[in-house]
Amino acid sequence: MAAFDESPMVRPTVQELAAAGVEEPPRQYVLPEQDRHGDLLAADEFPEPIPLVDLSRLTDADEAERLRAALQTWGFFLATNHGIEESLMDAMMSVSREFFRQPAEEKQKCSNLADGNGKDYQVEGYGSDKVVSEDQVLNWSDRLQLEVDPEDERNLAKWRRHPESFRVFLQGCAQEYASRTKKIRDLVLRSIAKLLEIEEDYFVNQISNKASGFARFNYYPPCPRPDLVLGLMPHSDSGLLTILFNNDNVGGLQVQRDGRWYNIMNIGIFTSPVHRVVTNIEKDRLLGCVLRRGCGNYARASARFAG
Ligand SMILES: O=C(O)CCC(=O)C(=O)O
Ligand SMILES: [Fe+2]
Repeated sequence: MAAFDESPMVRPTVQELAAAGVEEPPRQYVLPEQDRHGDLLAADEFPEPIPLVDLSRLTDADEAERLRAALQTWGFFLATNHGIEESLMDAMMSVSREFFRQPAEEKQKCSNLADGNGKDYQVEGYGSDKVVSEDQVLNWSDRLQLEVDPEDERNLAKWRRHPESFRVFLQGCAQEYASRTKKIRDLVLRSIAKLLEIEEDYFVNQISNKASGFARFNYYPPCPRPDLVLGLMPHSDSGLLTILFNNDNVGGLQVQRDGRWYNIMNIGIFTSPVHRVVTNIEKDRLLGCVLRRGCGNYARASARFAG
């Protein structure tokens, strides 16, 4: 498998590594021992019931208090009555699965590396995180990310290269997703403003009408050594909030609190917590989420200023 260890810029996707049956992850994926803190897989079970918030009752003071408690302790909650039908979530997961099932050459048509050598990384498209240094430890996952908001800036050229089902889904349902997740964003922000006893629209009014929303699909192939790698390195999402959708019930997501890692289920709304994803020896895992920002797409904005 020496070929997999060559140039850090032109490397196979994680899905290709897994399909080739590597027995050991290439060195770029292996976390230094000190970052494994003993045992990556030894997270604690969640120490209390997962915070649940009924979005349809957020105007009630007791439900708003549950939101406050969830955000002050964990920085995330599981949303019930969120207004996004199961069928819409299922459709999103099945078309994204279809995307990842395509041959590598097809997926590469939507690469997030426009020039193919890693220099021109774009936030939209298929690939992995931007590689900024030779020592960067890589995630054991591949990603497809598309901007769904603002609507008039959707990159239709990129969508056109997707499989028919994905394109039809995105064209047909992207609007639905965009508007539902925007409603959730505004509802939560209004509720937080009320909890803080400031004007209800204080936060909502500061959101640009060019605020971006990204649909992200992370694919975590099975990994031969889940004790050595992470599906996603510890991070805190930028932006206002992230809405995660269900993923075939394969665990892996963990959230940190007071220096300890806790396993959590996969549906939820994240505002600020540090989280990571561990991998699994047997099963692959697919995760869909929508990331909502308060302002425009930085990359697009800087490209515009530059150009
Ligand atoms: O895969 C997951 O459960 C979390 C994904 C995530 O944290 C992200 O894409 O920022
Ligand atoms: Fe995240």
